Amino acid sequence: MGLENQVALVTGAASDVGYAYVKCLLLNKVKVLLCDINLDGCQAIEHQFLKEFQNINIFSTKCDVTNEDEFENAFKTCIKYFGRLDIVINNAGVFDNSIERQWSATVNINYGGVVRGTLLAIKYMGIPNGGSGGTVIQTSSLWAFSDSYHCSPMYLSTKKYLMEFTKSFGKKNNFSLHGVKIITLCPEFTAINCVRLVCKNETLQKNEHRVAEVEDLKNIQQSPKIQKTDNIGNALITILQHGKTGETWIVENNKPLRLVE
Ligand SMILES: NC(=O)C1=CN([C@@H]2O[C@H](COP(=O)(O)OP(=O)(O)OC[C@H]3O[C@@H](n4cnc5c(N)ncnc54)[C@H](O)[C@@H]3O)[C@@H](O)[C@H]2O)C=CC1
Ligand SMILES: CCCCC/C=C\C=C\C(=O)C/C=C\C/C=C\CCCC(=O)O
Repeated sequence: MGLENQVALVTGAASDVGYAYVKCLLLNKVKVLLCDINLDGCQAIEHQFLKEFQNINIFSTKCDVTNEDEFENAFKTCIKYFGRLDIVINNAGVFDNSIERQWSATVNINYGGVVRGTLLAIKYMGIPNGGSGGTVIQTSSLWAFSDSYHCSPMYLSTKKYLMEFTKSFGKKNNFSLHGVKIITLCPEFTAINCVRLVCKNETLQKNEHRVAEVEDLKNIQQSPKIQKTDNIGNALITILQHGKTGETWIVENNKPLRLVE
């Protein structure tokens, strides 16, 4: 299925994974609205891609996924600017540094942002509401399947919740009501600033016996075999073309993209 001339809204677009999503969407001739609390970051990406690629359609707006009005305004901006909306990528996320201080923010961004983005997608793309249907992709994590990393219980649990939300809310009977597919993508670790974030993790620092987890993560980060963000971007395109509502997909280094049965 071609994606040409479809329109996508990407949250957390100023991020490493967001950058790869935007790039792969543009290369497939999708028009893209970049949304992030970091508007400067989005605009820098926008300017870079406008120099790098010809005949692309790209625009940026500030959007905090915890702010209902701001998030809804991003949807309105998208439809006003591009005339339609077909794809919503819920990608904004945080890796909590301190459970005591940050747990509610982590839930509000990683899980709440996905729920808000999904409901808004149905409101603006749903067939009964005058839309043409569409697809929502949630970014979870391979960690959602793991019991072995405990350095960030909030990160892990929000990624699990959003996957369960999608499996349940994305069921075919719900899809038949509005025509919006909802699919989860679970990426393996990718080579970026993860280690910096993980090493600053206060929960880990207070637990000497968990230092091994940091060392383990440093080793993953330094491995030449680590997944490139483009791998995640290419997985996104395949899922948009072939994924079905309610599905969960895993993307790992050097392995074919796989559907969780
Ligand atoms: N980096 C990795 O290895 C993996 C990342 N992921 C997921 O991919 C997504 C993107 O991750 P990265 O690119 O690595 O992260 P990153 O830390 O580079 O970027 C996160 C982005 O989210 C934005 N953001 C934070 N709070 C926001 C809010 N309230 N509203 C809107 N935007 C907000 C930030 O400004 C930033 O641009 C996250 O959901 C993460 O959990 C999943 C698996 C592996
Ligand atoms: C918004 C936060 C950005 C970065 C957060 C930092 C790291 C995030 C990493 C992941 O989500 C990791 C994904 C997969 C981990 C790889 C393997 C897990 C399985 C191995 C095991 O069971 O131990």
